Amino acid sequence: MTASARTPARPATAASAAVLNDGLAVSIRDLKKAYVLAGGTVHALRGVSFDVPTGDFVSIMGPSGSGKSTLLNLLGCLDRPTGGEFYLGPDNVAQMSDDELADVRASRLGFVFQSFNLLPALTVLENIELPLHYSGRLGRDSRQRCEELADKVGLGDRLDHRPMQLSGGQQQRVAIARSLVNDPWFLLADEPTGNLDTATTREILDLLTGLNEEGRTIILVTHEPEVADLTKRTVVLRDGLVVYDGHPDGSRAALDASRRKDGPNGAR
Ligand SMILES: Nc1ncnc2c1ncn2[C@@H]1O[C@H](COP(=O)(O)OP(=O)(O)OP(=O)(O)O)[C@@H](O)[C@H]1O
Repeated sequence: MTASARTPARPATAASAAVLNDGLAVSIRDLKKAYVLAGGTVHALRGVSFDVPTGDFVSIMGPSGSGKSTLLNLLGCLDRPTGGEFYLGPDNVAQMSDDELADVRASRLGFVFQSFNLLPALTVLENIELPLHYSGRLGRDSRQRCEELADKVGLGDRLDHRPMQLSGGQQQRVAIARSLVNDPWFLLADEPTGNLDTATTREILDLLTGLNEEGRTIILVTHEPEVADLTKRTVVLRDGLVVYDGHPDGSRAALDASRRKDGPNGAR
């Protein structure tokens, strides 16, 4: 049974019909996340709303503590919101069980991390193949698909290498190929160039831009305006709220205002 079959249907309103029909990869409304601690409650997200149309390339920015990782964890179905709605295509993620969330993570989302997160004992090909094991989709044509993906990211001649035998940029290429193997609904990238030098950063961004041009939906978190500039749209968070959502060019003013409010380090 698919997650969508198990998830209670969205109420049949005109707005929901539009969401289902308008090709949105993600739709979030008034999304909230509060962490309850012994000393009090931290309101990390205080009502975040935005849509991500299929094919969009969105960067999420904001000062330290503004809620970026919290939002990424929710978008990645690694955690559940404490309020609001989160639709992934037609499915209300906020109402899914742990098993359903795991299904969604394994089969519908592609993850790219700052630290690559490859398994050191596995080869390039085996690392790319890994999500197919988790999603139960390993089949007769899997090897060919993984080889094609390795080729696509420029590592067709490194299939039997292990991560330690690759440069940082090459490792991130493997991670990007791995993120694509299940043909996910969208890619979530957490500071994907944070561990790379300038030239390699550019190569990885070119790769991501190329994937977006082919129609891949990408959402990435970054601290670097130069990275955000290559995306189509920037969402700036501050204090758990969206303070800017538009062309990356316009995000600088919102970020500067956040920094002024939050002090020299942007820390809260
Ligand atoms: N697991 C948690 N338990 C309690 N509070 C948390 C937890 N995770 C995050 N927070 C708090 O929620 C707020 C938002 O944190 P978050 O990590 O989402 O911000 P961020 O924008 O990703 O910051 P950074 O850029 O420093 O990584 C912060 O006040 C943080 O201390």
